[in-house]
Amino acid sequence: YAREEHTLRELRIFLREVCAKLARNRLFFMFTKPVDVEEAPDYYDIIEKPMDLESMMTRIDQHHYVCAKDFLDDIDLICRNALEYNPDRDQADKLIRHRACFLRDTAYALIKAEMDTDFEDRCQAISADR
Ligand SMILES: O=C(C1CCC1)N1C[C@@H]2C[C@H]3C[C@@H](O)[C@@H](O)[C@]2(C1)O3
Repeated sequence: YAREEHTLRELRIFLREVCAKLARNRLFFMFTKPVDVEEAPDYYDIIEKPMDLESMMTRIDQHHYVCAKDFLDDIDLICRNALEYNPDRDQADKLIRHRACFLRDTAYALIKAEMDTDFEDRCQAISADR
């Protein structure tokens, strides 16, 4: 229905703003683009479902996300991938893991602060209906 399409258009506008805000934060630079296989040759053997913020921006435009929970599932994926590929006790891995958790917590906090729960409920109802 037109009403549902209007709701989903509003969701996409909101998610683009959240995604852009995260990608602008210099603390999250390491999550903005796919991992460079030249830098980490085994990355795509170890990580089954790579994800990054630029790819998420593309997925918004492809109408991949029908509710904020779908978007946060991909944020969780970015975080999980980082924790799995960078598990060591050295400072570099520890920094990556800390930033990954900070990205996840920041995304959840942004959406909780900026999104009406009834709007998300309406989006999830559309999602269930499709
Ligand atoms: O996991 C990641 C990104 C950080 C969060 C996503 N990478 C895997 C490589 C290991 C480590 C050092 C560099 O080799 C650099 O290429 C990466 C990128 O960081």
